[in-house]
Amino acid sequence: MNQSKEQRILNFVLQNAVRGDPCSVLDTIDKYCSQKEWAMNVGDEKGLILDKTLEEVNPSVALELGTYCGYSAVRIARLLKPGARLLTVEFNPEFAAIAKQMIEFAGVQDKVKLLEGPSEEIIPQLKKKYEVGTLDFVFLDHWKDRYTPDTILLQECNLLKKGSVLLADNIIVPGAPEFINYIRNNPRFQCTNYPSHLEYMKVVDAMEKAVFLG
Ligand SMILES: Cc1ncnc2c1ncn2[C@@H]1O[C@H](/C=C/CNC(=O)c2cc(-c3ccc(F)cc3)cc(O)c2O)C[C@H]1O
Ligand SMILES: [Mg+2]
Repeated sequence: MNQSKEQRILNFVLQNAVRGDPCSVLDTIDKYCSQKEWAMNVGDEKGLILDKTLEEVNPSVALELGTYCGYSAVRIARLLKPGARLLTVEFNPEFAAIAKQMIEFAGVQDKVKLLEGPSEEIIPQLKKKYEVGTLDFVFLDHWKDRYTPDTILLQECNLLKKGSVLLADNIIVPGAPEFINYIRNNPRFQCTNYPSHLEYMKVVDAMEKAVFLG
């Protein structure tokens, strides 16, 4: 059976990146996806916005919705302080298997817990099953129509505290208009827009940061 694009990306990393070196894994994925096959990783340009936000927040507990191949999980984990951890959620078993290998090759597996399943099922389990108190940082990069319901669910599950930071990818392309309408009109969030470009393309995109005010 012929390979999936995601399997080809992983194989290219296994053959060309340096084991245990997260930066080389990120550079190798970016090289493959800009030169050979486009893929929906946050990429190097928006990745810098993710990096800067992480350095500001310096989270102890981070959540990612939509692991895909693990590019942003590696990107986030490489910046976490000792003892800090990332929980990343992915419901496609093939993508989860790819991401698990990507995370292990990068050597960040001790900081990352990959939770297989739909976010609407996982989020209500975070406190009891995964011993989460509150979340310092949440990266939203899964199906765009899930950004709003999951942001509401995070609040209902008391997973956000004053100062918790949400960062959402793809505000322009594919777009998350319902989320933008929700979050910018919600007095409990302070929003900032970060113009950028779609990964590996000259197409305009943006990220949105939303700080929970408690
Ligand atoms: C609800 C839920 N729970 C757990 N995992 C979930 C989930 N919804 C999606 N996922 C998982 O996240 C991943 C999905 C991400 C969705 N991201 C996208 O659809 C996406 C699409 C584009 C894009 C832009 C221009 C184009 F022309 C074409 C595509 C760019 C991006 O950066 C994206 O994140 C994989 C999926 O299995
Ligand atoms: Mg994205």
